Amino acid sequence: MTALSDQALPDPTNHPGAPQALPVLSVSNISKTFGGAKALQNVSFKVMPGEVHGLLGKNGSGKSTLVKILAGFHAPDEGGTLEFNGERVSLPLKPGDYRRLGMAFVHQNLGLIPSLTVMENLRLVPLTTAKSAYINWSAEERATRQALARFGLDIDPNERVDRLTPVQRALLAIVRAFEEIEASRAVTGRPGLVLLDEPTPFLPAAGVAQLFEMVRSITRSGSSVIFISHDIDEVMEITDSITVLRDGVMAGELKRADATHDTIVKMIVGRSLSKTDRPSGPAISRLAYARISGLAGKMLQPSDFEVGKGEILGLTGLIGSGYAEVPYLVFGAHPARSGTISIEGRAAMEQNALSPKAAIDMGFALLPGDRQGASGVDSLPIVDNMFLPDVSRFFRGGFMRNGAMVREARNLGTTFEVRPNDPGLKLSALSGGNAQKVLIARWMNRSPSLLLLDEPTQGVDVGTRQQIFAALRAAAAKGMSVICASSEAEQLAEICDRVLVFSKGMICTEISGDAVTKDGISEACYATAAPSSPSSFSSRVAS
Ligand SMILES: Nc1ncnc2c1ncn2[C@@H]1O[C@H](COP(=O)(O)OP(=O)(O)OP(=O)(O)O)[C@@H](O)[C@H]1O
Repeated sequence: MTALSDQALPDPTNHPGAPQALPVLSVSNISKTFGGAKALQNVSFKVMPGEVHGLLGKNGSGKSTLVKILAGFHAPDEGGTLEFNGERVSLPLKPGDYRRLGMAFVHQNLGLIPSLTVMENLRLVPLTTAKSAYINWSAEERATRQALARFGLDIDPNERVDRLTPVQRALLAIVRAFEEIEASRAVTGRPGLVLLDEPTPFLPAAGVAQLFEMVRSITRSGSSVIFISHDIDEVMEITDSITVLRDGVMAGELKRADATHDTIVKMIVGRSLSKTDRPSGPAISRLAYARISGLAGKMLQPSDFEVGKGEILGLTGLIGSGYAEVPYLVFGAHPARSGTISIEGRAAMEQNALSPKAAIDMGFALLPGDRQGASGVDSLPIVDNMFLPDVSRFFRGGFMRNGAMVREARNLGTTFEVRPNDPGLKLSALSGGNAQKVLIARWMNRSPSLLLLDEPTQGVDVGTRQQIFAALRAAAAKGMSVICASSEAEQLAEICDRVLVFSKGMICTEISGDAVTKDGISEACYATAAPSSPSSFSSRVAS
């Protein structure tokens, strides 16, 4: 399907096995200091032609900083060197230098312009840098079709990007990156480098497989790929060699063939990890905390379910199956088409009568998946982000007790291992995973009675995930109920007592007790058959 056709392949003069194997990228002693804090210290590694190189590390270990240095966004400290295909490149790179060298970036937000067409997105750079003011649209469409066909992608060049599926968008971003490195290769005759910065968190398994097939096509052409991910299984599957950073320094380098899941985790975290203890055995009987009836949203069809007191209930399914809406509908953040909610047996109230403020007053908390938009305020300090919902409790006698607020923020930062643990820093100065820890700390600190989570550990490293899971389990053991919407079967299997699998807007399977396993959840997601009588499916706690 997505293999590059042979005629489309450039001559891979530097392919492994070819006589000279000059690294595509070689960085030596790269350091970066932010206001006295060392984000990178003497980092050195090489990426060989035709290889997929994993760049791994805990949150805040310096991966994005390194990528931003290669993109010319950050200037590194004095003393480091960078070579691209043997050419010594002077640092800092000027903005846009990366394009001339043959590097292209796919960031997590993909960097596509949703209101433009596939063709306009793909041809934006050639069009905006062309000398002629005249645009030959039929030639542009031909070039777009060729680029898509090279990877066997059946996407209409004239379709707007906001109408594509998430998987198509991710694949399009990779096609564009490949086109960019090929444009530079046409001039230099040398292989290029595509940097993929966590491209997979929201892709369903089939989408990840398609993306990996494209990655393999790129390396078969002799160019290389740097792959950044927190998903160790994916790293094991796609990479050839691995560089691990820890707190800004090199923690080690590995050939993937010599690595195991555990050796990689140990190198990232600095110790072996034990799995969170999910209670084994049959489902536990619980009293219902919330009983939700007939809840319907944009995709979600009228659905009934309950969450027990102290229960962690997982919701999952393929993209577009409706499960992801549930936390927002229950919190009153998105309007429900219908539905009622009853708490601890009290009279049911219309779900639409519940505003987020009323939900907070009832003891609900919502951690949205979009941490940069709906969740945190990048321009505010960590301390403000931690206490935004209940800042009033620090007012006493007409004064704001700033000292107490900062002290409590620092204690919370210690508990959730926020690095650097400086409450005065703006949220934007934290790495993605550390920003997520701040927002989780914010809600856990309020001891909500119902915690609603959407993709809670997106971008969070393996070590910190364990801490978050342990904190969730401890809070659940004290009676907090949790509804966790997630596309990650492994995460759900590790923390949930029960998992509801959605398909076509309806709950189609319920998994509980010992049946809650990664494979069991994944299989249920793909067994997409809708329930024969969907309206009669109702999920109850085990009581
Ligand atoms: N603009 C900035 N100002 C101050 N400090 C920064 C800035 N950007 C990054 N840092 C700091 O540099 C360190 C490395 O951050 P970086 O974003 O590179 O980590 P990362 O490995 O990409 O993490 P994650 O996996 O969470 O995305 C962190 O301590 C972070 O707080």
